[in-house]
Amino acid sequence: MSTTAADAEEDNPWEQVLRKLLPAGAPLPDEDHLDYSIAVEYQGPPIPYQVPRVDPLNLDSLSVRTSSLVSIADDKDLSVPVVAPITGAKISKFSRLRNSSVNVLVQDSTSSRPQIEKAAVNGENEEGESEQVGNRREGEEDEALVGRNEGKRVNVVKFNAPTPGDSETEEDGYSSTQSSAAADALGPTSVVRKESRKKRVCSRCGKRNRLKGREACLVCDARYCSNCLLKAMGSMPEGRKCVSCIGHPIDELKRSSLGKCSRILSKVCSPLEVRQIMKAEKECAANQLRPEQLIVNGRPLRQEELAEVLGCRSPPQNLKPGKYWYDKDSGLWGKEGKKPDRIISSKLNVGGKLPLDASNGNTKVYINGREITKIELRVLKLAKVQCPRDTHFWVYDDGSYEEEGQNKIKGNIWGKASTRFICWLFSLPAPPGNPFVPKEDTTAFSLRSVPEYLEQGRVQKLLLLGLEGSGTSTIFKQAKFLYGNKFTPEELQNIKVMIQSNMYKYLSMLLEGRERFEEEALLEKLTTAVNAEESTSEVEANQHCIYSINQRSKHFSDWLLDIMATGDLDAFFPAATREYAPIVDEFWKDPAIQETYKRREELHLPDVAKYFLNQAVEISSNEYEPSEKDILYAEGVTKSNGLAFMEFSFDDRSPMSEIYNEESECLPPLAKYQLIRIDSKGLHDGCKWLEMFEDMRAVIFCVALSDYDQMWAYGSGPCCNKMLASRDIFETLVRHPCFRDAPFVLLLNKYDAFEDKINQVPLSICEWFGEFSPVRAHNNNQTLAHQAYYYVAVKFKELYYSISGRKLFVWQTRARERASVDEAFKYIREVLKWDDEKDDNTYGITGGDSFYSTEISSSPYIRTE
Ligand SMILES: Nc1nc2c(ncn2[C@@H]2O[C@H](COP(=O)(O)OP(=O)(O)OP(=O)(O)O)[C@@H](O)[C@H]2O)c(=O)[nH]1
Ligand SMILES: [Ca+2]
Repeated sequence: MSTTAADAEEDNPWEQVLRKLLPAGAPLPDEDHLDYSIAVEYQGPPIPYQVPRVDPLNLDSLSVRTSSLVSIADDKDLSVPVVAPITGAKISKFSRLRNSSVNVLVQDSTSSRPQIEKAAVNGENEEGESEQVGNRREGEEDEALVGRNEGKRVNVVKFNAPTPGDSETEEDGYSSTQSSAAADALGPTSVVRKESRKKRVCSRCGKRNRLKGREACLVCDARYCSNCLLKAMGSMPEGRKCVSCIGHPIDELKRSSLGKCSRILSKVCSPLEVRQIMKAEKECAANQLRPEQLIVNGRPLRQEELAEVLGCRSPPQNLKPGKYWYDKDSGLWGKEGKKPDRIISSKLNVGGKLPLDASNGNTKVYINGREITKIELRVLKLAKVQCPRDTHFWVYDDGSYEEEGQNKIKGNIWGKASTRFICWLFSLPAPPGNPFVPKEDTTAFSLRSVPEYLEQGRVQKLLLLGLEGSGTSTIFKQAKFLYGNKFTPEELQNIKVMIQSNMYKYLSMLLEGRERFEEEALLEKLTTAVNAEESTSEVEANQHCIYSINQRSKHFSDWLLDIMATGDLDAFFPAATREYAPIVDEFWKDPAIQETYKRREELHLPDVAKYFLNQAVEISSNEYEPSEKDILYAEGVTKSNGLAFMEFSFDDRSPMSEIYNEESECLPPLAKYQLIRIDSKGLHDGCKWLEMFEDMRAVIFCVALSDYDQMWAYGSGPCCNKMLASRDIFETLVRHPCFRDAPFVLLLNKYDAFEDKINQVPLSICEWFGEFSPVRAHNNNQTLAHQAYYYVAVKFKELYYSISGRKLFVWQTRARERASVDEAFKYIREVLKWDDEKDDNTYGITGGDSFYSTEISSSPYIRTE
């Protein structure tokens, strides 16, 4: 494996990914047909990739109700029970819109009106609570609030655009370390608190207590304080419902909260009761999906069809009310008008006939009668399926396919790992056997008495990126040690070879540097000698300097440098490593080399070189097994392919988990994550291909704090301050439409190096931090580093806020320390929880009280430290 080759590669990441997946030396799938390779498509502007979007609507000219329609059209949540008595004028306005889902909605509000109306009336709030406030960005019509049209609830669309002087703005302004810290301690909850103030009023006793939580009724959203909760809800045979709401269907927006205990409930009930209530809440008949809430291929399901869907071997998980399409031959399943979303059991007799335009494709290529989407076509092409226009394929559930009418299986689209991988990248479903999506853990499954479809969370993808040297590799590796699978023997073997060849690379860099330094030093000596008019013999005696080595070493040096120059290192190493180990060791200890090492920055030699060269003999041995520290420090482990990913889950030990521990059947399923690290090289060139990371749950951006005085250049580009380079990439990401909805977490890494540096080099050396003026109360590094850290964090927060109007989450790390990375991921998980809740809150469902918010506010993680 050649790290140097990998380093030199400026390939499109696609090719790198494919290269990894294909056998060594195999041609890339599209090498001959680059015209349809994704690599090519992403290189030149304009981007042919269609980003799903809703046509812009003019909010001013449309009524509030229109906004709620738009949010449904945007596919945020099809479960929202909305009836919109739309005027003729508005219908024509809508039907003129290109977006088919909008048209669908118009049908919605006319054809299936009675049923939806029912849902809305059922969801009516007895208490007449009408306050629903969103905290969304101004002008983001697709994020507008959805409220109720019928009943006493009023549709309120309100944008909480922070105004100058708003506490949010103050919080983020840098005044002093303390106030920033305090502001950050409030964290996202401060927003939640503002919104839910009204909801702090107990629906029963009418008392208001800002500090105490409220539990909400799943049906009518009435909120009760801990004193009134049991009186209002009784024994909760169907979970958290007012006594008068028992038997009524739940508010669909709360479906994801079913069975998730809140802190207030666990306070007023014993663990055993809580368990029973949560079980009832999830399993009782009244809270289940009703068949007519699911429309499959244009037809509402019947009771027995729903049972078939939910009871099959691989049911669609986390099913919400809405319109879906289902291809019973291949098992593909998706939301109406969208690309396939998952593969479920095939051959289920549910819903109507699969319509040609089920997924709104426009490719003139058909699978089982459905015109496929652009993205599917791309995957087919990558899988080398010939698909000219007007091809009709017949695809079976095992992935084998044939052309319609030809009666001959042509191949299997899932046959290649690369296809499955590409599907995974594109968020297209791939069948089981996908190496990247772990199979259902059957033991965990059998423990659960809860219907699986209510429980299963989908994998949440976390994108980790940062400029070269910021530490993303280190963080990734730490995460793997902490939560991931062990390295396989093959992986370890590769890492071993990599470490060995890295060692030779470091050595050759030193040798090359030595030569240069020696020449320079001798030339200088010579110049001085000539100027001083010394005799020739004296000059000759001066043919030696601190960088000089003996003749034998010189031979080896020349030989090694020759090999490196031909780029043929892999041909010699590691086969030769053992043989040369003593020489490497001897070299490394040579004073000339040590002198050279002192000037390593000039040579761009990483400081880990020392760590590995110190162990030259051990590393060169056949028996060498890289330690975890070696792996952590090794360059290139997650690098050579441009993209690395791993899957993991956290054991969630939040405060409420105590009650779950009593009985394993109530254990909530572990949240599954995929951590995806992209090589920072992919971040240049305008980040065009980032579009393939469309559905990231969060973006984790990593910046090395200690970069503030470093210079940096990309390729042959101009040199600039490395912190500024990081900032620019960060900005590009924040502006990227793909990540518009993803929360950002900034990891300020290398805090240790930062602490060391901050007293030697002022932060203001970086022009962006020019106004940093530390309060010099105590003249020690720690406080200074602390203040500087907050200053940097606030600079990023301000930048982020100015672009997105949102709050940036910041955490500091010392990635070389495992515990620090563990803390960072705990923080990230809290941010995700908060983000989940925030969405709920925006739609006016759970408010700030139930479902986690209390934990968040007392969480040690939601702050900037
Ligand atoms: N002192 C210190 N060094 C760190 C820290 N995190 C990473 N490093 C080192 O910084 C160097 C660069 O880190 P990498 O993990 O390779 O970061 P990266 O450049 O983003 O990742 P690649 O692009 O794969 O190289 C490595 O030598 C790390 O060991 C940290 O918190 N403190
Ligand atoms: Ca690196």
